[in-house]
Amino acid sequence: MLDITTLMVVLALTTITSALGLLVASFLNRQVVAIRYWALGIGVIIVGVVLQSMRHQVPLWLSAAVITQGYFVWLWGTRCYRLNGHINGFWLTMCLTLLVQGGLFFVLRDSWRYSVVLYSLIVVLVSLLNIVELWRMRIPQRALIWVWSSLWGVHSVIYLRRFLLYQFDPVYMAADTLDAAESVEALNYLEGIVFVYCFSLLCVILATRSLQDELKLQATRDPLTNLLNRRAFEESALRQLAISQREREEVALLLMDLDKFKCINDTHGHGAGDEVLKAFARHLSQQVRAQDLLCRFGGEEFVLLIPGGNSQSIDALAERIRTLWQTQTFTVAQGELSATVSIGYISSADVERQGLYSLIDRADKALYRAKQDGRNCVRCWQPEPILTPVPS
Ligand SMILES: Nc1nc2c(ncn2[C@@H]2O[C@H](COP(=O)(O)OP(=O)(O)OP(=O)(O)O)[C@@H](O)[C@H]2O)c(=O)[nH]1
Repeated sequence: MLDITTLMVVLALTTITSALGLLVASFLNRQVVAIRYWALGIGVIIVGVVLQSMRHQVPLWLSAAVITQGYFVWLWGTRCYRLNGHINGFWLTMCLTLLVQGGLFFVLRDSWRYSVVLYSLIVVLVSLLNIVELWRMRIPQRALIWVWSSLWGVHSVIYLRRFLLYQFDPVYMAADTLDAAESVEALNYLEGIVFVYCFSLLCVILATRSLQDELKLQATRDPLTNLLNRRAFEESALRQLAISQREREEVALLLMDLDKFKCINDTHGHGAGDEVLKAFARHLSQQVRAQDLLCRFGGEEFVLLIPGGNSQSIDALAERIRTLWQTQTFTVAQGELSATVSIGYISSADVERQGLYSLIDRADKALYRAKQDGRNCVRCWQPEPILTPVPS
């Protein structure tokens, strides 16, 4: 078996290489906050391992506190990953955990056995919490969660074994230095080397996955309102129309346009206009069901595709959207502001002959009529009357 000092050096080199890899990855993937904490965690652990390799000069309780602190930084990174961004209170939480666990290591500094027991317990606990965090995320790539769980699971089992040996095995209970318990410690270091490599690889994979999600979101969502953008809407709507056609169900399409929006922009500023657009998107989201397709069609125009339903229920929905919207008020610099919406819709059982663009076109005609009729009203598309020539 390799001696402890050699394994420590290999672990330190592995950790430094992984830290450099993670640093580059965090630089390239700035949107993924978690990877910064994972890289920082590795950095903290490097400091701890270096301190541990200087164990004849530096007290072991200090290096133990630093290494376990690295685990807490990793856990913070995993939480950020689950919550998809920054979480407040990082430095405060880190100071508190360092104070508590560093204090405990200091109190136990004369007992090698109980220091190891505490250290192992912390690693087992943080490993399990890291697993829980990713499972709470419910990401679609289950294989990634399983690999992550297996990695942390093996890590926690190794440290659970260490905890049990120091707790119950007389040989380890009697050990009073790292070198005296070489066999169990060597296994820990060997596993630590593999763990750090796999962990940093997984961090990069998770960051890439997160970035892919972000790109997908950017490609399909309107950044201001977070509703579907026009391209994504058209793709989903064509799919939905094909399903509705097969199931022979009615489909309705509503086109909504905020009234005199230019006036809102001109009077209260573009920022206030943006707030109104966001509020209208929220208002619409509260009125629709999960299967309905809601999109910001452009500027101050929104479209809603509703599979199922009949003309009466669609008319009631459109009226509800209109009347509830006009009661909403916004506080802007110049005082209170409210807005109204005009809605044109078409409800059709004959989806086969009416493709998406024909539905949009007809809803647009109905919307035009709503605007002509004085705005803030709902109009349903009606076929043009067939004009018969007057006999001469
Ligand atoms: N604040 C803001 N304004 C936008 C955005 N997109 C388009 N607009 C503005 O929306 C306004 C639309 O004006 P018009 O097409 O004249 O329509 P309107 O003033 O709502 O009049 P009607 O539709 O006839 O009631 C224009 O001034 C655009 O600059 C946006 O993302 N944010």
